[in-house]
Amino acid sequence: MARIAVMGAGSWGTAVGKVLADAGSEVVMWARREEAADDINTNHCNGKYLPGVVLPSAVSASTDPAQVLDGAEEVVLAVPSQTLRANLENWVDLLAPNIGVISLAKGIETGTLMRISEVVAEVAGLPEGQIAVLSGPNLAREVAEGQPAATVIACTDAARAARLQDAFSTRYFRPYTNNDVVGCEIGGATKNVIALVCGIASGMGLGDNTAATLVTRGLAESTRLGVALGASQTTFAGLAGLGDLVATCTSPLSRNRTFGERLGRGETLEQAQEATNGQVAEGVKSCTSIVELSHRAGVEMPLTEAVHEICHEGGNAVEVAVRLMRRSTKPE
Ligand SMILES: NC(=O)c1ccc[n+]([C@@H]2O[C@H](COP(=O)([O-])OP(=O)(O)OC[C@H]3O[C@@H](n4cnc5c(N)ncnc54)[C@H](O)[C@@H]3O)[C@@H](O)[C@H]2O)c1
Ligand SMILES: O=P(O)(O)OC[C@H](O)CO
Repeated sequence: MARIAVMGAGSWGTAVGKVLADAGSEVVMWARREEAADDINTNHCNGKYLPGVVLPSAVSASTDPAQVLDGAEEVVLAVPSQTLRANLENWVDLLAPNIGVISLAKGIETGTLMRISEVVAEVAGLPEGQIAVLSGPNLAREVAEGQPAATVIACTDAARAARLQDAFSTRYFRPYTNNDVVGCEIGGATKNVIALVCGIASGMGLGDNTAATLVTRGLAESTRLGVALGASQTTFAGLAGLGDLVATCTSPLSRNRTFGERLGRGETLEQAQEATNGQVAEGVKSCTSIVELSHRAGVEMPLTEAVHEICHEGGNAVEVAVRLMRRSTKPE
């Protein structure tokens, strides 16, 4: 039985811990709070993030990263994108030199504009073949309940991607492999921003034509950015692109969509933040880095610019929507 460390016991880290244990691994989770570790060890659940979900007995937890990483063959990084660098800096001396890393994060680091696998490579000094990313339409609650879902495991080392595919395969969780790490990470980060704009539109009372327009044009601008950064266009038609976009833009379980809805109903950023139960809506910060990345790549991303304006420049959603509709006409 392989021993896998999951660093982060939030909603997705916990759901992924359950998947890995159901697939046959021994899973040790790092939790920030003692109560979370106790809850997992004593009650086999994580009541704050996934109430009612029973975790397999092969899942345990600790707040001590040394204990969690001791003997681990793989380490899953399940902390928010903007805190990952600081967390990993604390853990880097505890990583075995040949350890494999799997990033679950869906964001772009602010300031550096790095994808999260690039942050991992820089901080841990690992070659890119040792770093994989997992991304797809995977709302944590549904996966934790055992509802059927698929995902993508991307790694430039195809043999490693195939090994991880086995490690993550269960009767309810079906991973596909891909070698397009850039496309999977860009798709995962941009869909959160498009989910915010879909939520804003819904909060403003707009209907399904608007939602479908935002999803489709959101996919177009995400693909433009990804391709400019070296990604394959086909990745954006797959699970880590369109698949995740649809799940996040339409589900009431999405933190990003829900956050946007509250903004669209007229709440402030602070009010919307308060309602997240301490969970991360990655698009709120990543929209800034994605806008900067798009400028650097010379790519237009009007919807992402709109979200940035509403979230961080005091933009009024109605005025921003009117301006978007008045953009010059163009071929599809
Ligand atoms: N929840 C989902 O459905 C889902 C699905 C796929 C991918 N993701 C991605 O996985 C990543 C982790 O998401 P999550 O849903 O588990 O987030 P979460 O907010 O539910 O949990 C984050 C975890 O990171 C820990 N953490 C460590 N350092 C932290 C810090 N400085 N600030 C805040 N939290 C800190 C928290 O204690 C918590 O255990 C995100 O990039 C997210 O986009 C989430
Ligand atoms: O809850 P969100 O908005 O962070 O989205 C969760 C997942 O990324 C969906 O795949």
